[in-house]
Parts: sequence; C-alpha cells; structure tokens
Amino acid sequence: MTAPAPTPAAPLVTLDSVGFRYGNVRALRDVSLDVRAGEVTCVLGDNGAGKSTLIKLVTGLLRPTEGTLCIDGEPVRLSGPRQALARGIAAVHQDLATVPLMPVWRNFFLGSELTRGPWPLRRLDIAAMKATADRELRGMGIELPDLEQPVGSLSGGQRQSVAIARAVHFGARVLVLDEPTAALGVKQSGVVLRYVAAARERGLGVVLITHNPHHAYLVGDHFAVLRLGAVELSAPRSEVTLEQLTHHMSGGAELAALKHELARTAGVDTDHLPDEG
Ligand SMILES: Nc1ncnc2c1ncn2[C@@H]1O[C@H](COP(=O)(O)OP(=O)(O)OP(=O)(O)O)[C@@H](O)[C@H]1O
Repeated sequence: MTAPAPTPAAPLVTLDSVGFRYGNVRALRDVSLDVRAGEVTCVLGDNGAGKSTLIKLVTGLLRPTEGTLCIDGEPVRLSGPRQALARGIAAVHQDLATVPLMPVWRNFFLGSELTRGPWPLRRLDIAAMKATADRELRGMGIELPDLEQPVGSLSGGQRQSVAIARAVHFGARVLVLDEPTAALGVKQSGVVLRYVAAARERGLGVVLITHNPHHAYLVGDHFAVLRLGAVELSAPRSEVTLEQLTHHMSGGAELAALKHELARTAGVDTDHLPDEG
C-alpha cells in the first residue's frame, strides 16, 4: 500500500447527516460518511441495517429525505442513476446489464460499442473492441483464457471482475459494490477482492457493502457499521481491529446488554450463555 498523502484529498462523495424514510419507516438516520479517492470504504451491517438504501442514495435511485449528499464537495440532488454515472459513480452488479450468450468483449462494450467508417457505412469496430477489452482486463490483472467465450460461462467472480474493469474503462471514479462476495466461495471471493484492491490502486474510491467483516478487513481503509439505520461505528483501519469489527457485526454489544437484562429481570444464570463477541 502507498504511504498516505500528508493532507487528505477532498472526498469524492460525502453523506452529511443523511436520513431516509420510506413513508413511516425510517431506514437511515444521521448517516455521515466520506468516500475518498484511493480508498476502500466498507459499509457493514446486518439484514435491514440500511445498506441497500444507502447504495440507492449514492447511485441516484433515491434522494435523501434529510441531510445532504455531496459530490466533489458540492451538494447535489441526483435525479437518477444516469446522473450519478455522469458524475463518475458506478454501481457494479454481478449480473446486471450483461447478455450471457454474448462474448466477453461484446459485453464489455454493451451500449457503448466502438464503430468505424463514415455513415451510412459505419460498422462495429470488432478488432478495436477486442483489443481494448483485452488491454483493460489485463491492466486490472484479469486474465481470461478467451474473450470470445460467452459471459454466462464465466464464474461469478470473473463476471464481477469484468464489470469492475468495464466501469473503470468508462470513467468511473467511484465504484459501489453491493455484497460482491455474498454468493461466492473462498477462491472467487479472493479474486473479486483482488480487483477491488486494483481499483483502489488506480485511485478510484470504492464503496464495498458487505455482511462479512473478514472480507471487509482484507481490503478496507475505512469501516462504517450500520445498525437499524444508524452508524454504530465509523473508523479508519488504524483505529479498528478485525476482532472489534467482528464483535460489532455479531451483535456483541447487544448480546452483552441482553445477558445483563436477563440476569437482572429474570434471575437467569447467564454464566452458561455464550460469551458476547
Ligand atoms: N421499499 C421499502 N418500503 C418500506 N420499507 C423499506 C423499503 N425498502 C427497505 N425498507 C426498510 O428499510 C430498512 C432498511 O432496509 P435496507 O434494504 O436498506 O437494509 P439492508 O441493510 O440492505 O438489508 P439486507 O441486508 O437484508 O438487504 C428496513 O427496515 C426495511 O424493511
């Protein structure tokens, strides 16, 4: 990892006391978070913690009902994912926006195909697309045996790697990854996390949403734990250990309070209950 700059650059994205309500349901409250270039910001939380809502706010699918979203220090009201993308914020999904039967290189350029020749003789520049896809994938350290193979035949980890490389190629400055390792085994999770680190090395800001503190700790520079819509912990890597992160994620504090309450009100012998953390 490179040494930190003496003065940290302005965040690419800032959530400033952001809240969101679905009608009466308060999904997020008072969430403040910075996403910086060259850093992986991990957002952890259990089911219902508000992770998906946070992603939707950052990628323009929802607008905060309280607080402010800033891009490059400037308050914005994004009107949709296109606008977020135009500002360099890309959501990377494993299966979204790919056509499984089409070759890898074709999927890489889906919707932004390269062409050559003047109209009306303009046609797809297949050679340029293949060469560019190959270069970009290799540039991220992604080695696929054959770019002609259908994207549907790649593993989940490889598909996400292609999606990351594509977002980087098309100018993303912030990658938002929603549980990228949730459905993957150990080896494939390692593959995806390697490209998360590669995106960081290229200077992108990465938002990694996950349930898994172990995966987060492998690549994270900053950690925010959400519980019931609020930030329970927000700390740079230097101020939090994997044990502390795991403790937060396993509801350690909650379990301690529960044991205390049981002992106080019901006279339960809590010595036989499992330890918190
Ligand atoms: N469309 C909706 N209408 C009403 N309430 C919603 C809606 N979407 C989410 N919620 C509520 O908002 C809260 C946060 O949900 P969210 O999906 O953001 O959590 P999450 O951390 O992504 O959970 P999971 O890990 O289960 O996907 C939950 O209480 C959920 O029930």
